[in-house]
Amino acid sequence: MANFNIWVLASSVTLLYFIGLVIYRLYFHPLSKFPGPKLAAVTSWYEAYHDLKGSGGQFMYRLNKLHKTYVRLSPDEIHISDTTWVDTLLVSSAQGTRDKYVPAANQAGTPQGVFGTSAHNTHRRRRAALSPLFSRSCAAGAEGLIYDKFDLLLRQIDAQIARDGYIEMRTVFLAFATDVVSKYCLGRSFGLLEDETKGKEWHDSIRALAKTIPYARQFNWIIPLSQKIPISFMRVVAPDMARVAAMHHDMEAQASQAVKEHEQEEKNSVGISFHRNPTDKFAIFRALLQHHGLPPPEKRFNRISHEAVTLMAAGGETTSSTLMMAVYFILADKQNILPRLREEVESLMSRGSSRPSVADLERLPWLTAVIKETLRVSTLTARLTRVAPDEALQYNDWVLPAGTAVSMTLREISFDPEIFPSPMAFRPERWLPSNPNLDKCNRYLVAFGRGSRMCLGINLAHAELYIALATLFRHRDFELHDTVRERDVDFSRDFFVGETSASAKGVRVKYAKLSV
Ligand code: HEM
Repeated sequence: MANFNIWVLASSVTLLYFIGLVIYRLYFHPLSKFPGPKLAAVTSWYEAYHDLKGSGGQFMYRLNKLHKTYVRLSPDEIHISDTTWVDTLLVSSAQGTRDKYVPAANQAGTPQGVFGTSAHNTHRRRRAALSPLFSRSCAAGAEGLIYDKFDLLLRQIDAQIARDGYIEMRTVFLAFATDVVSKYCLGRSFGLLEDETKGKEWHDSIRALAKTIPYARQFNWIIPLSQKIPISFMRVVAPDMARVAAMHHDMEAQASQAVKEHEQEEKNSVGISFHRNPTDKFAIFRALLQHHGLPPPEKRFNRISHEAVTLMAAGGETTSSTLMMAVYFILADKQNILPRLREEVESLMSRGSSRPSVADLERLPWLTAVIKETLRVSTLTARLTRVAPDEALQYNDWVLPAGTAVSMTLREISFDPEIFPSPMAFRPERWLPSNPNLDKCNRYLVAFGRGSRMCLGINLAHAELYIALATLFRHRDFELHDTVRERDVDFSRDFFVGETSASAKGVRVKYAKLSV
């Protein structure tokens, strides 16, 4: 009888607690006046449902269209769908303090890395230690490396087309971008372009990581837990997660080796020179270990390994999906886009080296327009959620109290018809001086993000995009092979970077005719 009473009491208290919580969230919560679905205001399972369905950031702006430009999409988060407000939310450190919302920071499973760091000041310190390696001059120093990897890329493309008649581009571009970034950061390329099987396996690992992102955003403990379980067991029960865990283990092993070598060098007091040269062995680890602004706990191997995982994932997936889209849109409108592109590149090359510098390539207006338009249409799908911890933000007549989680979706800005008319159309012309709204277009080209968390690898990414797109169509004449825009190109799912439909076969190309 006593037992029964305890259970009744416990159930009643729990029930009352949840009823109280629902009433609080609907009527007394600081965000209770904001519009949005009632269910979203009551429970974060509403948002989780859409995230786990894979529609995430995409869904958020459909919700905005149903309601207003501002909507409460979970008990604690407001989403704003208004392009110009990006200047208020995603600001530089000098303009304001912005923490990354903890569930958003944790989604990649690297809370100790720059992407996964929530607190503004910790992020600033960590980013300052990495930034010198990603300066414009460092990226320019890697141009030879990018051209070398491009030659391997072309060889891989030739080999696969010779064998299968066509090639799927995202996988091979991922191999290219990852080989560049691994050589750039670790001094040792993963060698994916030289080994097709390894390239495919890496592609599967990155797809696995991408697929876990919506889950990791909702359940932050998933990736840390997966790293504690033996890989052999994980391979049986959750092969996708096993691949992600293996990548973490590999980076930890390399970081640990770098720490040992660094300690040895310190002990011998020889050979310690400040490492700012990407492509040096363990460049990224050495730069962090030698950085005076980082306290010792920040230099532990299992902290710096998170930076390496971040860079390998961030540097490969984004660049490869951008290149994949560029190839599709260039070939889909081949007659209009390609002759102009070739003519520009040819005229530059006939005047000088067969490996022109990125600075020279950037001066080509049509190539630049094609790259900017590709960046616009391939903008990532995630919503970016920030918290201004000690500042109330104003949106029209609404005040968002300090500490509120507020998100915006970059892709929505890239497809804003007020700035980019007919946003679904691929029109490089928007980026030419003949467009009277060019300044506005440039201002809201947000593919690399904005503010204090803007892409760290922008200079390296630019170098890869310019070199790959200037050179690819110069050497070969491609056409699309059974590629359908809705199925294979447009992003319909949100795994942070955009993801095509589950039935996608990829952007596939074959030779129109051999021109070499
Ligand atoms: C076309 C290629 C690329 C695109 C479109 C792109 C886009 C972005 C965007 C939108 C963000 C901001 C995310 C946020 O606010 O949470 C970001 C962050 C980041 N990107 Fe990139 N990225 C590209 C290439 C690269 C490359 C090549 C690297 C590295 C080698 C890189 C490293 C990073 C890192 C480390 C961050 C986190 C920065 C921070 O939180 O401070 N990205 N990128």
